[in-house]
Amino acid sequence: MSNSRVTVTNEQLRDVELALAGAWGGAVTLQLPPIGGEVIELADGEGTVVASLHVGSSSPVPTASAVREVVGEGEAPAPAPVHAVTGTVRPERPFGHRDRVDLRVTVAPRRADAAIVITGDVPAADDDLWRDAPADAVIVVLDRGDSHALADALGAVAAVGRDAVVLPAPARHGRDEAQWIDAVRHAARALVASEATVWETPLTPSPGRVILLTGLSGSGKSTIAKLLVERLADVDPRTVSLLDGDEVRLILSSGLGFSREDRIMNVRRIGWVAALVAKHGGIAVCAPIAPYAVMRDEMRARAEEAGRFLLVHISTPLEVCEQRDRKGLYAKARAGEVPQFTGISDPYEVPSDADLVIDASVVDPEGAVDRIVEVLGQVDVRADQR
Ligand SMILES: Nc1ncnc2c1ncn2[C@@H]1O[C@H](COP(=O)(O)OS(=O)(=O)O)[C@@H](OP(=O)(O)O)[C@H]1O
Ligand SMILES: Nc1ncnc2c1ncn2[C@@H]1O[C@H](COP(=O)(O)OP(=O)(O)O)[C@@H](O)[C@H]1O
Repeated sequence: MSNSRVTVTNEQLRDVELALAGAWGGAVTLQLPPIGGEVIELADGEGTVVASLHVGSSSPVPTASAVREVVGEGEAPAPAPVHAVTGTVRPERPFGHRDRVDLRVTVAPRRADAAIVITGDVPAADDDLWRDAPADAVIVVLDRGDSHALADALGAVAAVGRDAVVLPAPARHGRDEAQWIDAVRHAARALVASEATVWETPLTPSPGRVILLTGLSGSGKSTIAKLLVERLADVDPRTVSLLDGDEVRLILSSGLGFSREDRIMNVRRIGWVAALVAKHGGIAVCAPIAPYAVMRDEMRARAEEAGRFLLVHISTPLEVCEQRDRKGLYAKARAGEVPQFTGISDPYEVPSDADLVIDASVVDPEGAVDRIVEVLGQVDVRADQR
């Protein structure tokens, strides 16, 4: 029997790594597509099979709909069904590069009598927390896949004159806050010390942002996106990059058409680049139609690994877009000359999870940019207070 194979996220890989090192009795629960089979090969993002999962149980996970209504004909792709699969893991090959392998407890195990796990920022040397910390406790910092943040944390521990070890951060996805803290404590006790104290410190959020302007052709996405980029360059210290639908299709997505698969690939590429921009602390403004909820969900998931995601629905009604018909494409679509045209012969799924909805038939471009900048400011304030 041939094994099934899935590519797991970096976050899931950290859970696998913890289990392989001996946490949770060597078992993990992963949310995976329902592929079946008793043994599932787990591949990293580069396609290397790093572990196999010996399935013990599997049950479907309900998915929420992010669609309010559908404009236009045709069927959009349904979200991929997901199963929570639990089983034991076996190593197949060493994991790829890991930061500070010498300090990583899953690679270079070291047991101490006591450990202090710091979940967020490492407190400054003069913080009261350090005064009461047992002198022999080893300090555990979490690796969330951000090399800079890890280097900063290790530097801060060294500045206090303490020994540090690195524990992969358990996955957040699929766990609430209490479950996540439990997972952190469990992993530290299994892999570092039987006495593990957890310091729940606030975490300086990544400043990166991905802003997706989604809406019908002619709704005003490009006009608003260009103005937004100009405005942000004036008022925001972060770098701003524009990934506009038309321009992207000329280069990044050249050769792709407008079938479901091609649109999904187009928006996937945009989301990938945007997440990279956000990972390095910048703002990415994206303006594709992005008509299906599944592609927006995927972009959100990628963006939120790197920073925050802002979904702006430019909700200009179809009648207005069609009246504008800047490129004459609506007329051609009505005449059947352009197949699968969004809003006419291909669906636009109206988002139910937008942070902001702007009808550009009643709000002028400057007013739209005012609203987006305002909401972005609120997001930044909320993130700073976390
Ligand atoms: N069949 C069909 N459906 C929709 N749009 C079409 C189609 N064929 C060509 N065009 C032109 O391509 C632009 C949309 O490309 P996007 O990359 O934004 O679309 S998608 O997100 O991949 O669905 C869109 O440009 P905008 O008007 O800037 O949105 C259209 O002018
Ligand atoms: N309030 C508005 N916001 C954005 N565009 C507007 C607005 N009012 C009129 N327009 C016009 O509508 C058209 C929108 O085109 P565009 O920005 O290319 O949309 P999209 O990128 O969504 O296809 C432009 O010709 C623009 O000048």
